Amino acid sequence: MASSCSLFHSSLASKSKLPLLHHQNHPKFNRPTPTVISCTSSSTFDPSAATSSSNNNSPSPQKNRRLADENIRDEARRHRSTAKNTFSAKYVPFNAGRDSIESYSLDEIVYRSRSGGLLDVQHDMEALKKFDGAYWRELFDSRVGKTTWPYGSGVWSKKEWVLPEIDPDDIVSAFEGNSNLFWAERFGKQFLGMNDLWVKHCGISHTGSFKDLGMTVLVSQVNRLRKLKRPVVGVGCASTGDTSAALSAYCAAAGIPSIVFLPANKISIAQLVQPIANGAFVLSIDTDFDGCMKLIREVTAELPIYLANSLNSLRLEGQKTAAIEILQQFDWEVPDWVIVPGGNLGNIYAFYKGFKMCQELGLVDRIPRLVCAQAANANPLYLHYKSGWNEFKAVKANTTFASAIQIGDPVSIDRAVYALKNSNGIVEEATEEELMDAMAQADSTGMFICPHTGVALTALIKLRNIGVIGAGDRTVVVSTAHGLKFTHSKVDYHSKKIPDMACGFANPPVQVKADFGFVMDVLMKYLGDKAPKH
Ligand SMILES: Cc1ncc(COP(=O)(O)O)c(C=O)c1O
Ligand SMILES: N[C@@H](CCOP(=O)(O)O)C(=O)O
Repeated sequence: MASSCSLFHSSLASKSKLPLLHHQNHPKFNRPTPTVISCTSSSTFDPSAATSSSNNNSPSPQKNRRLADENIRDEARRHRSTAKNTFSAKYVPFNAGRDSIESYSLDEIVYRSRSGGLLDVQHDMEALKKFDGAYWRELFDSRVGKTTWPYGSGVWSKKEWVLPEIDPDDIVSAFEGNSNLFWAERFGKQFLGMNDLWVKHCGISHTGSFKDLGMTVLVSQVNRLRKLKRPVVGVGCASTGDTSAALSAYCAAAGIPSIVFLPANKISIAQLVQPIANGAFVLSIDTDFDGCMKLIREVTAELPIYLANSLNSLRLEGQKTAAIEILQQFDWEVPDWVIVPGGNLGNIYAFYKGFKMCQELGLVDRIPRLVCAQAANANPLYLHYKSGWNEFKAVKANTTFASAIQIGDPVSIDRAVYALKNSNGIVEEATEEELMDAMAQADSTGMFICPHTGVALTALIKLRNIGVIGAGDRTVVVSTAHGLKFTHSKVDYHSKKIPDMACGFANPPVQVKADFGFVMDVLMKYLGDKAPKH
């Protein structure tokens, strides 16, 4: 059996024509061929460990089968290099000028800058730039879909770009990420005349939404903080359903108390039952999401409860890996458009950040144009965009079938505006009828998407119809949650039970007597209608 080290070594070195994937032998260090590659027998290469002299791990020619009493975490620990990690990250004020010197360790509990603005996680780009784009592409590609702790996760396969300093022992992961990039062949062809349309199914994941990507990072850091004896008794969030599901699952996996604030009667039953089942302390509060968000911010300022909403920039470090993954899935070719449904607006920035890091570190030479799609009933970003980015005004969000984005006062508004301005981006909106029709149309071609993805598809339909998105443009629609969380809205639609909505693509079941003749009659009629007309 070949060792993973030798596989990695031979395939990567030959493909890239790099001398070797090794700090000191990297072209930038102008060193000749090395003698040792410092990866270990069963894990993928750990670049932070890549120093020939300081690493005592000798490469094994054979992949060692894990010992019977060892789990994958122990195994990773056994193989870990003793070399010093060379990558780092810290909090800085979001979009701070070059002169700003304000920064915080990621081990501090801080969500806002001194002036009250947002924070961002800033990586030591100079350290990352010591490796070229080919290096990072090949490293990330070598880790896809493995069970190696923690790199088998789509998020932790990019660990050096996410939380470079965390000990893998502290990581809480469900091997999230690596989600399907679905070729929407029939939907693209039938409804849009497109042949290069893709749906990134971030909702086909551990708790059924993209929130897992950010939550593995946040809960891992909390795990570390608790080991460092920082005052974190529990972790809390306000939620429209998905954040609370992810938070409670990851906390339950790590044995950390979670506290969730939910707007009463405004989230789906499937979402409500997730934190309940995972043992979270659930408060159902008689307000909307924005009201819950305000309360959790006040509470986390008073109590040792760590804030898990995307106001906390750690979350976005995980979410940005979906963008990197899209590039990876296209073999590092950049799509023309990426369309993301927006609510609290952390995710649109996370996508921007993921794409931008890939450009800055030489993995790709450009970034896609971003589109943020909002429900017309909760559209503060859309109104802001339409006003020419004049003064932002929060709105009172009205009820929408896209209930997870029923948000009127998004905490990441500044991040979203930055992402859109710097990606030549566009904001679109979808009415209730448009988003439900788009969802039903997509489902009729074999998908089973959530209403938020219906919002994103509506944006695509609109931009395609006016020719902004071309027939041949490679376009990715980000599907943010699993359709099974939102079956009630699909049932209402297909039963044509929604007031003032034509439900034009409804497919209600036919009631028929348990009688062969009746069954035959309805089937004959159905087949007659379906027969090709000559
Ligand atoms: C399913 C779903 N889609 C989209 C969003 C929007 O993401 P963001 O809040 O990062 O804009 C959310 C949460 O807000 C969500 O739960
Ligand atoms: N849709 C979200 C709303 C909160 O967003 P967050 O990313 O700031 O946590 C949810 O599912 O709760």
